[in-house]
Amino acid sequence: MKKVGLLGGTFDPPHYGHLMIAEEVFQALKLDEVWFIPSYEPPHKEKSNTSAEDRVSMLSEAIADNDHFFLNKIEVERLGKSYTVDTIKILQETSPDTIFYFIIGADMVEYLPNWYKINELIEIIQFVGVKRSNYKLNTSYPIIEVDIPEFEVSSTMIRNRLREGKSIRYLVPEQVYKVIRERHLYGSK
Ligand SMILES: Nc1ncnc2c1ncn2[C@@H]1O[C@H](COP(=O)(O)OP(=O)(O)OP(=O)(O)O)[C@@H](O)[C@H]1O
Ligand SMILES: O=C(O)c1ccc[n+]([C@@H]2O[C@H](COP(=O)([O-])O)[C@@H](O)[C@H]2O)c1
Repeated sequence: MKKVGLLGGTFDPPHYGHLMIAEEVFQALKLDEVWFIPSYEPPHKEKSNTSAEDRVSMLSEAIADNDHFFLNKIEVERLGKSYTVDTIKILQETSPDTIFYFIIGADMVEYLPNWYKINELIEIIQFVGVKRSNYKLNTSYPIIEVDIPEFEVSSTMIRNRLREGKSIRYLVPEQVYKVIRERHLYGSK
């Protein structure tokens, strides 16, 4: 069986926190690949102001230099709210020879009780939780915990820094910053 980690997210924009947790879980669980799944519309927050097309372009640049990272566009092609339970069912149907692991940060671990059809979801997918500043990994759900170096970066922080004219160098890959500049995203000049 092939072992594949899934990192779902809004990626608005993608940053080194995303890449680092994917690589750490890849190594710790001896995965074959990690698939990055940008959501079309996040289930639990306001729809992003950044188009799915722009988020996909940034993500594709972010993972380009890693031969075991792949982009999966299942959610942006499905449109509507991107519920994980729907995504997992389709992936399992289309890749029956693969075991999936869904990677989430501690903020999403805390939020798990509120996920759509969580009782069904928890039966069909193995969650992998990683720590994140200000959130707890404690949960009664059966998650695998992977220890990572804590890195306090978020897409919100990147958007705020750009708005304030602060540098985001070393927080996002240079290629992601290039797309941000070229497309004037987040108010960048
Ligand atoms: N620095 C980080 N450390 C650990 N997990 C992270 C980190 N950044 C993101 N994640 C996890 O990656 C997944 C996708 O995150 P997402 O694309 O929403 O980024 P975000 O930085 O949390 O965005 P925002 O600030 O807009 O909410 C989530 O499971 C989230 O918990
Ligand atoms: O299915 C749900 O109800 C659900 C609720 C919260 C988060 N998720 C998924 O968890 C991933 C991280 O979410 P986010 O919004 O932090 O980018 C992303 O793939 C979301 O679709 C899914």
